Amino acid sequence: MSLAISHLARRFDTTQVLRGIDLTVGKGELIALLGPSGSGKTTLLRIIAGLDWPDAGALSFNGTDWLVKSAAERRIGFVFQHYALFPHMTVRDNIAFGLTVLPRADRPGKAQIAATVDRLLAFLQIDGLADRYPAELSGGQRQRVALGRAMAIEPRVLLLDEPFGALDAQVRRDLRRWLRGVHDSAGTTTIFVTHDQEEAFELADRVVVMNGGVIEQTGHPDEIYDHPATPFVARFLGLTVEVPVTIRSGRAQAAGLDLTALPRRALPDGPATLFLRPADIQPVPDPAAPFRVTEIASTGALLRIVAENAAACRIEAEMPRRQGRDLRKDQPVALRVIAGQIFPGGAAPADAAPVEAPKALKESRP
Ligand SMILES: Nc1ncnc2c1ncn2[C@@H]1O[C@H](COP(=O)(O)OP(=O)(O)OP(=O)(O)O)[C@@H](O)[C@H]1O
Repeated sequence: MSLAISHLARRFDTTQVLRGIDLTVGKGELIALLGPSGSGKTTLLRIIAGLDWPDAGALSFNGTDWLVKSAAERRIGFVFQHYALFPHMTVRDNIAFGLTVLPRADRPGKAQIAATVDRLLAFLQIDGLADRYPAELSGGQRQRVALGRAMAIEPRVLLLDEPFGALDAQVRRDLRRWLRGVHDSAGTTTIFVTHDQEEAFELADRVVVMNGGVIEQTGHPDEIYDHPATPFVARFLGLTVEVPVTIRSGRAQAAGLDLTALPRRALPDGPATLFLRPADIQPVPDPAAPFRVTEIASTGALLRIVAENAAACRIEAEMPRRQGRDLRKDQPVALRVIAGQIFPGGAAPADAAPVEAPKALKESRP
């Protein structure tokens, strides 16, 4: 274990921004903090960095209390979305900066600093930029330099706050892969803040989903994607279709829906809500089915279909356009559900208790 956070709370005036955060981050792990704006991600990162302090709770690194240590003593590397590189310094000098300001006793000699910077420039594949000034760099190149600067001091923990947030989509994707490679080679413990799901899922060993100052779920990206633990996580991860169902002997039932592909759940008989991704619903033409296609629209690659029944239950499905060739407006369709998540209760309140995945399912996960 390397970083341990327990019961961390932080309030600004009347706003409780963190409400009891518990999290451990292992050595060499890459963790993504994912959540909507205002969920407390940056506040948590600033507390870990020593730029802010909690009102309650504990933070330790390898058993040492970090709340009594200054930011410098913690030896953290920090990269922000808009990282202000020193404009009057070359890339080489920017990367060297953290080493040149270390207390005299810890400061390496000039030759050693130069060697460290050369090594980092090569490692980060930016050696061609060494003598340029920040104004002569693209946004993506600046963030590579910013990471180099954060890594020069050999940080115990690297903190990245939406480092690619200001860059365009293609550059973001390239940098994401580059960062994963850098992380794997360097083995630095890294915590990465993003509100971009794709970024979190592609990069992280573990994703921590935050909402309103609490952690809703922590887990491997696939586990979170396939088994969101709360209605909030389900909606946040695109399970936007909510259908009332009835549970009988662990099976969900709803008129006009084929739910046989869903595993049996350890839920009491009664009303529940099924959360679905539009891509996990297949409309199948069926003259006897209670649903009818009311809207059909193509986005080029995809076909979006809305189906409604007499009770005004409206379900949106999405599929590759070629798969939906047989579908027409006003056509009766049965809806086959491939995957979904069920939460007890009819109204699916945002704070409903998480449903335990069946034991066998959990154990079969990697
Ligand atoms: N210094 C401060 N004083 C008062 N309120 C603050 C302060 N810092 C943060 N907040 C409030 O705390 C809440 C959480 O902010 P935080 O920046 O941690 O969220 P976030 O999840 O990182 O959001 P974003 O994705 O928009 O950066 C917000 O409502 C914000 O307005």
